[in-house]
Amino acid sequence: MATNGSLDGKTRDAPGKTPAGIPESGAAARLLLDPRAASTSSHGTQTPGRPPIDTMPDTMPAQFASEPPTAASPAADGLLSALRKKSSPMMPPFMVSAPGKVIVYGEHAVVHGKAAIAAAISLRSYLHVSFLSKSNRTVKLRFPDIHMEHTWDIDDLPWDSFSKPGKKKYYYDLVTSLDPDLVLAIQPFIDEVSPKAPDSIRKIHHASACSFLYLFLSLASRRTPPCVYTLRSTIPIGAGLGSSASISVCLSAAMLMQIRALSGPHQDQPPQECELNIERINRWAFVGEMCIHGNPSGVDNTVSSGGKAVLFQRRDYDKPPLVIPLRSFPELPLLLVNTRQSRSTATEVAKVANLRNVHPALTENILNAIGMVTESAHKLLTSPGFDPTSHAALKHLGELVTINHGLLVSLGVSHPKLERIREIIDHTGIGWTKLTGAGGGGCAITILKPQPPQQTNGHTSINSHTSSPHIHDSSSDDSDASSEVDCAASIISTSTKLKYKILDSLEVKLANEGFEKFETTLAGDGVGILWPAVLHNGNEEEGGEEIDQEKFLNAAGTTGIERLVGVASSRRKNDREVREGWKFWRPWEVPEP
Ligand SMILES: Nc1ncnc2c1ncn2[C@@H]1O[C@H](COP(=O)(O)OP(=O)(O)OP(=O)(O)O)[C@@H](O)[C@H]1O
Ligand SMILES: C[C@@](O)(CCO)CC(=O)[O-]
Repeated sequence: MATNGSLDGKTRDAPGKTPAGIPESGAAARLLLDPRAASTSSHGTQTPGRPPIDTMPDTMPAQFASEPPTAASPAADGLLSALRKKSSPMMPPFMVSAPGKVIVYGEHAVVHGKAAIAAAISLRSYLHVSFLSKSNRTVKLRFPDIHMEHTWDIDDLPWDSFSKPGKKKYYYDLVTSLDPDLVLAIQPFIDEVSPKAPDSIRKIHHASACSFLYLFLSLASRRTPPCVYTLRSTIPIGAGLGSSASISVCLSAAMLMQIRALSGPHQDQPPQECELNIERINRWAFVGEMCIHGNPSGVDNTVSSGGKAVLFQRRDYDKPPLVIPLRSFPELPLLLVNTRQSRSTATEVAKVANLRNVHPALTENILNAIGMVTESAHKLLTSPGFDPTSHAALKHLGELVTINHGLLVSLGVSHPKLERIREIIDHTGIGWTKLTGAGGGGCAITILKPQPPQQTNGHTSINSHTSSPHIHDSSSDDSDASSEVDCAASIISTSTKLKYKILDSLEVKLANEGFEKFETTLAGDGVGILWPAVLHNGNEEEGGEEIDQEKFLNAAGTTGIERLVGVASSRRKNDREVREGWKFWRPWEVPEP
C-alpha cells in the first residue's frame, strides 16, 4: 500500500495542480484550477491590499517571507505589488462524516470476556475542514453542539515534545496507550479552553480539546496549513450511541487526509486497500477515544470507522480484541428512544461486578446466557444459507433482542424509564425492544417488525397488511400484541424514513413522557469523505453547491444538517444509495474484475 496515496487512489499530482479524480466543477474545484481565485475566495481570510505570505517572490529571504511587511504607504504598496507573485491555490474545504453505534447484543457480558455485536447507525457526526491564509498561523475548533470554540496559535503548540526521538509517532504506527509526557505537554493548551465555564461543561470541552490536540500534534506538523475544524453531530451526546467515537473518527480521518496518508475511497479500490485505510483511521480514532474515555474497549471507534456491524470480544485485556466484521448484517430499520436519563457507564459496570461478587454462580450463568444470545445471532448471521430477507431470520434476531433485555434486567442495569419505554412500545406490538449500552438510562432500541400492526376491535393486532393502523392506548390493559407477529415482508427497509403511521402516534406518546425518538437504520456505512465540500443536489449546471463554514453552522438542527450535508440521498432508491459526492470505503463490495 502506498503511504503517499491520493484521494482517488492514483498517483498524486504535484502541489498546486488539480489532483486527478476530483470533480472540476464547483467553486472549490475552480479554486484549484485558477490560482487567482484564491485571493478572492470566501475560503480564506486574506485581507485585501495586503499580500499573503505565499505571494512573496521565491528569492525573498526566508525570514522575510514568513513576516510580510505591512504596506504603510503608496510607495510601499507599489514596491510590494512589484514583488508579488501569484498565490498558490489554497486547499478547498472538505468534509468527513462518521456514524454512531448501538450494541445490539452482549453489553456487560463483553466486559467479562464474552462476545458482543455492535452495529453502525445512520445518526452521524459531520466535520467540515476549511483553510485560512498562511499568514494566519492559527488552528481553530468550532464545536457548536457543546458550545465550544477555541483558537490556538500553531507556533505556540508543543511540537518539540511530540517530535522528540522516542516520542514521534507516524501515521502508520499502532498507538495503544497515551504517553503521559505528551498528555502533560498539551495540558496547558487544554486548560486555556473555556476557563470560566462550569466544571461539568469544562470537562466536556476539555475532553474534546484533548482528543483534537493529541491527534493534531501527533499527525500534523508546525508547517501545517492554518485551518478551522467545524463539527456538528446528529448523535445525542452521552446516550451510549458512541458520539465520542464518531468525533474521534472524523478528526482522525480529516488529519490523515490532510497529510495525504489515505487513498481513495473510490469504486475500484480493492477490499484490502479499503480495509487498510479504515484500519489507519481506526487506530488514530482509538487514540482520540482514549483522550475522552481513558480506557475504551475499542468497539465504538471500530464500528464507527468501518461501519456495518462487528462481533467484538476481549478475553485478555493485555491483548488486542477479536474483531470480526459481520458483512451479512442486514440493514434493519431501527427505532431508538433516548430516556434522557444521564447515566455513568462506570457505575453500571461496577453494579454487575458487585452482583458477581455477591451471587457468583448466578451472575456467571446470566453472563453466559448473554454470551449465548450473541453466539446464536452470530451463528445465524454467518450461516451459509443466511437470507437477510427471510422473515424467520428477522424473528430469530428479534427474539434474541427480547431475551437479551430480560437478562440485562436481571443483572440490575435497566432503569424505570427504560422499562416504561419498553412497555409503551411492547403495547404497540411494532417490534422487539432492549436497552443498549451500559443501561441505567441512555437509550432503548427496537428492531421493527416488517408489517405494522392493525387495530381491530379497539385492540392492536399485528397480522394485517393494512397500511395505516391507529395506535390503541392499551397501556392499561393486558394485550400482548408482540406475541403474534406476522413477518410478512422483506426485512430490508426501503427507506430510512420509516413509513409506519403508528410511529407518529408513538412519538407523541413518548414525547409526552419526556423521551426522545429517533428513526435510524442499522448497519450503514462507516467513515465517509466529501472532497471537496461541494454537493450537487440536482443543480449540476451551476457546478454544485459549495458548503462553506457559515452555511454548515447555520443549518438548523438535525434536519437542517441532514438536508444540507447528510450522507443519505433524498432520492435514494435503496439504503446503500448515498448523496452524490460522499464516498465510502466498502471492503464488503468486491469490485468487478
Ligand atoms: N457533537 C459533539 N461535539 C463536540 N464534542 C463531542 C460531540 N459529541 C461527543 N463529544 C465528545 O464526546 C464526549 C461524550 O462521550 P461519552 O462517552 O460521554 O458519550 P457517548 O460517546 O455518546 O456514549 P458512549 O461512549 O457510552 O457510547 C463529550 O464529553 C465530548 O467531549
Ligand atoms: C456496558 C458496556 O458493555 C457497554 C457500554 O456501551 C461497557 C463496555 O463494553 O465497555
